[in-house]
Amino acid sequence: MDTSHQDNRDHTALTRQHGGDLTHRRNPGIPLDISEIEGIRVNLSAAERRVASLPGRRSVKKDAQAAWLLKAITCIDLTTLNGDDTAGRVKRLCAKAAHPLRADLLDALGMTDRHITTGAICVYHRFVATAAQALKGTGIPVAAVSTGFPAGLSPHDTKLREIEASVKDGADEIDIVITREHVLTGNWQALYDEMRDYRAACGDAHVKAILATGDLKTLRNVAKASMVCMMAGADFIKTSTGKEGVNATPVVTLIMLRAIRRYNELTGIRIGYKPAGGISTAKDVMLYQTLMKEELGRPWLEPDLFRIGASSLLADIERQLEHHITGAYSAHTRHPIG
Ligand SMILES: O=C[C@H](O)COP(=O)(O)O
Repeated sequence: MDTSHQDNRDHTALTRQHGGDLTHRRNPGIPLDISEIEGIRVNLSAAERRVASLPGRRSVKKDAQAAWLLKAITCIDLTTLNGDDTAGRVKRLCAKAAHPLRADLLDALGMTDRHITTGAICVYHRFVATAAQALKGTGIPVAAVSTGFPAGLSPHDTKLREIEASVKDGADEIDIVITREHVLTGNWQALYDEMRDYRAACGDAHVKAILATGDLKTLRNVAKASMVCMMAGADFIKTSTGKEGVNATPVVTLIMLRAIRRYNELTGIRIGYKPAGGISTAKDVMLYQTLMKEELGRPWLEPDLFRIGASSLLADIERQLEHHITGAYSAHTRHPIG
């Protein structure tokens, strides 16, 4: 065990705050700055080296690890985005979001009195009203994927109407997919205009821009698309729909976090980050938490600036916490949801 002094301080801080409340912070956006976009460069081998060095730089064990994993739970956008989704499945997921850990595990961790919930529920538009009803009184936001998810190729007006309908049904957050063609053809003005329209259609709901990084061909495109979406008013930038061939990766994360840092330098505005797709183990999520902390700092470990889009991560976190408490792993079948 090599729990450092720093990690013990993290333990206290990381268990301090829970919940997915985004009400206090919006990104108004700024005018599109093409010279800033065209000046973006990415050094792939330096990015790969930086990511490869991370596991050796920070090792979080035992109580500190349990605290990081509890914090990770509060940042999960607990997701179901399948063709066979039903209202029943969404309601079960909402119940899990409100009580993500078994009572005996919470007791053993001394967390019974804490209001630990996931950061949000993420569903298709069809299930927004069901989720909003099921989550009433819990304070857990409903996120909807509402712009012709996952391809984002519906007519522009249809996408705007879908966003409005989701907000009307009770969505607090809208995860929009960008038109990848705008990035692949370098049409930054079109991407900016699209994103501004989405943001306007969201009204008071927060907007997460899904870049579908696995479709964007180069990391430079990822960096440029990140910056354009932030300039246009995205409150979060998100890697993936979960449906691309390659979804969230640590290297893509590094590039997007550096774009967030740059936007913060330019404007003073903090933008959130959401890796999504294929994040299914506690070990994965701690690497992302480490990247957030090292690249952006402590405030970016909270659910108002960090969300993890995941359908099965919670089950592994629960297993790891059970192992932390009992010293034994339970079967996956004991953690059927999340
Ligand atoms: O946005 C969330 C993703 O669709 C979830 O992906 P996953 O099923 O690989 O965890």
